[in-house]
Amino acid sequence: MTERTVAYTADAIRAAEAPLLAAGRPLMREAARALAAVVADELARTPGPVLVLAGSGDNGGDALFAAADIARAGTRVDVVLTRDRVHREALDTALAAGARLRDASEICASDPDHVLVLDGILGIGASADPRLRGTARAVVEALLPAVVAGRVRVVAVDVPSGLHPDSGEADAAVLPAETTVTFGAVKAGLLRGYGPRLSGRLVLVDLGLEPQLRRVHPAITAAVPVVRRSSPERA
Ligand SMILES: NC(=O)C1=CN([C@@H]2O[C@H](COP(=O)(O)OP(=O)(O)OC[C@H]3O[C@@H](n4cnc5c(N)ncnc54)[C@H](O)[C@@H]3O)[C@@H](O)[C@H]2O)[C@@H](O)CC1
Ligand SMILES: [K+]
Repeated sequence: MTERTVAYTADAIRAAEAPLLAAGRPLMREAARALAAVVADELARTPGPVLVLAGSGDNGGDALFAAADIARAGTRVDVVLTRDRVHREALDTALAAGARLRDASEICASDPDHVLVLDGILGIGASADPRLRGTARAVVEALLPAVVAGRVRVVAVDVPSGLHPDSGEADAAVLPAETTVTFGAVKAGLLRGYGPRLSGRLVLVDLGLEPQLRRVHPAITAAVPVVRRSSPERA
């Protein structure tokens, strides 16, 4: 009998994160460390270069801090920024660790030689309309055939980019993930609408948020399995 997975809305999770952040918990570093460990497990099975898609917010920040760990482990890591803004410290950390900045137009022009894409374009900060636009959309549409053909696997950071974190609504420009590494609590959108189809295996990084969430926020549940990992920093 599959354990029922409990999920919450993005706002509830953000509210639960706030006091931890205010207390100075390095949540992003903890999230990124756990994310890099999941990617390392995936690469152990099929080694090869990793393509990191980074958006302009903290979702991109998670992906870029994880990219630094992945590059340090000796994997070739290419980074594509999908917006002109980016989490500066995370990008600098990734580049200092040996990750290489590539132009989105290069990725759109040729078939990727990567084995894995880390999708850090958009997470729970998606505006009301999470549909991807501009460069983010162009890069996702360029990668879709290789992903759908199974030549490239996707690890989604927190939620697949373009999927609504609460409702699970999505349009065609979303990279179906083999694994979604979600932080603090499962987002409702991973269990609703297109969520189950686009998110793949769910890995929940336990940041110690759930007791607080359970006390104050209504939850949704579904019989979708989830793998729980505590973040290495807290282990
Ligand atoms: N709050 C925290 O400290 C933590 C947050 N974490 C990460 O932070 C993420 C949330 O970060 P943010 O609040 O910065 O938001 P996001 O990084 O999810 O996205 C916000 C950025 O995306 C842009 N954007 C909005 N709608 C878009 C669209 N439709 N297409 C393309 N770009 C769009 C916005 O301009 C904004 O710059 C989470 O998903 C998670 O990955 C985790 O590290 C856990 C801890
Ligand atoms: K994402």
